Amino acid sequence: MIKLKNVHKSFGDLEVLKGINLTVEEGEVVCIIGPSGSGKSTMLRCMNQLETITSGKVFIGFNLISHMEEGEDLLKLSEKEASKLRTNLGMVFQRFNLFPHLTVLQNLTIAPALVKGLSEKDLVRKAEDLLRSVGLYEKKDEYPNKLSGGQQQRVAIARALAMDPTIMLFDEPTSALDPELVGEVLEVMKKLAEGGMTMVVVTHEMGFAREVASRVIFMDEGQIVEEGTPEEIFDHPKMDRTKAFLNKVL
Ligand SMILES: Nc1ncnc2c1ncn2[C@@H]1O[C@H](COP(=O)(O)OP(=O)(O)OP(=O)(O)O)[C@@H](O)[C@H]1O
Repeated sequence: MIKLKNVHKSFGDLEVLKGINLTVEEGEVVCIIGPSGSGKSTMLRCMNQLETITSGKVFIGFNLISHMEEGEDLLKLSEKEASKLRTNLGMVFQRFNLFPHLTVLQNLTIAPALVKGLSEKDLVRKAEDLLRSVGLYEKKDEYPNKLSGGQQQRVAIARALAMDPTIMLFDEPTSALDPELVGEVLEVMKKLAEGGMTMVVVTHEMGFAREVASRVIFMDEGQIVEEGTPEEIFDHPKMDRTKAFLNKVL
């Protein structure tokens, strides 16, 4: 569903991704771990074209664009097709970036209202259902600044889900939160994973990766050093670099 083939990315002279090969299949929950600056966020951002890759290929959801098959890549899509693909990738950032002048409910309805052509009633019903699923229905008429960071991040997840994405990308979604608010956001993500959502999660939360990931990727210095099941990576890492990292963080 997502495939990166020999992806390189440089910022000026700095080569941040050095030949990434990665396939994420439908229904997988892939957690990406690794030291600060190893290129995790950049790799995620290359998946949805927030960054333009320097070389290599990125394939997303072959089934979404009928003529898109292996051998073609995102750069060959028309703007309309690229935009369709992007709406199929929900993204949740470290900072929640909710619209401050809109209520919680309006934050969820505004983007689908612009692109999906649903009736007002259906938009609201759907947004309310999503807010219930993240435990925030009672906050629907509040403005974001009245919510805690954890609540705002749960709204941001619901907002991404309102676009009916087939894949959700999370870029360190809990690292800007006070420690006591981390659990409630991880709980929402866990529920999403259990519901079968395809997810790619850049995270420093090793407990989450161990419990929820179907596959863990360890990155260091712009390369995938090792990947495997949570048990393989956390209990029986093979590579010295993985061992050294885990010794530091666990
Ligand atoms: N827009 C940019 N311009 C220049 N350099 C960048 C840019 N974005 C990232 N970098 C550099 O690329 C490297 C990798 O950054 P990236 O954010 O992908 O790492 P990361 O593994 O996600 O780190 P962290 O865990 O600290 O978020 C870093 O050295 C960073 O300074």
